[in-house]
Amino acid sequence: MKMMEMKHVTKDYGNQRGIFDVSFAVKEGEVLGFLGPNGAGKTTTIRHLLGFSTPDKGVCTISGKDCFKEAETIHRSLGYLPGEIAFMDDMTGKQFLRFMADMKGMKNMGRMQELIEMFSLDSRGKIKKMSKGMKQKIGIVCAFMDSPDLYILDEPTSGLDPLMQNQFIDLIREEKKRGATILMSSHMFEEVERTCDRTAIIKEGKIVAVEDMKTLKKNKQKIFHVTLASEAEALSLAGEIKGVREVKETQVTIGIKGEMTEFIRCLGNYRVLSLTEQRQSLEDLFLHFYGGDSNE
Ligand SMILES: Nc1ncnc2c1ncn2[C@@H]1O[C@H](COP(=O)(O)OP(=O)(O)OP(=O)(O)O)[C@@H](O)[C@H]1O
Repeated sequence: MKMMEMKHVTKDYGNQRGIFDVSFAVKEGEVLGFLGPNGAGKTTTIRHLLGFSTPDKGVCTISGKDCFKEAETIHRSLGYLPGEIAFMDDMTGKQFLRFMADMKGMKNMGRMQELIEMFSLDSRGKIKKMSKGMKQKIGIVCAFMDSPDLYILDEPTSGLDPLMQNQFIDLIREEKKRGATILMSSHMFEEVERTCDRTAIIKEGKIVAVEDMKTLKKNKQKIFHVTLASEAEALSLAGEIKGVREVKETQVTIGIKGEMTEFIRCLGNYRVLSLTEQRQSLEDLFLHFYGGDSNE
């Protein structure tokens, strides 16, 4: 069953800004990653699903209800984490969470406490004195504390350090196991890769792909930098192996799609000083996915 759906949604802000003919759905129990570079239209899309904005054309529904007309009803059973969180700055974190719990009509604060511990959140201080990361943690606790079945999360890990990012990924996996349906925007492939079943990719306001995570992973090229003990060995390795992108002194850069067995076997014949994988930007992924090459 489709829990969230957008059909041919256009919101044109002029000058090619906005979203255009956007269609995708999130199925029940699915985690859908919504990937795109800055300014691609992720937040605009999410704002339409929340009914904060009406489309020029098209339809948005959540659980079969119109996102704009029935926004209030939808919001009651939705965990929402905004990209930029507006808090009541003068409250302490604790007061704010209490206030939100009251608004949600929550009786049991057990899960709130668990989440506070999970993210090592010190909620005693005033919100206006908190760092971006701390505010983000409050936003997370707030969105998850009443265990809704539906989540819309706009760049949930922005401002979190790597340890907390991992903690968040665990939380998403936990919620998925419980059967929750999640739409999560991101501009980092790695976090989507670790949590999502499918990914919708948005570029310049248009959906350019909706893919199974498995297909995306298969098409993703891994880029490695190998440093060898001598320039002669670097040249020799480069002559022997497929997918070489660059040889620079003792370092060889290689792009590999799929299995790495042959590459590893080949390395065994050389004196390898270091082997590092390059983190890929979303742009790299786009290019590989459509058969191009980011180095060209
Ligand atoms: N209310 C608005 N009026 C005019 N232009 C807007 C409005 N809201 C968004 N835009 C423009 O629409 C485009 C898409 O913005 P959006 O915030 O949806 O991108 P995003 O993918 O969420 O990016 P980011 O990762 O930076 O948050 C941008 O060019 C933005 O400037």
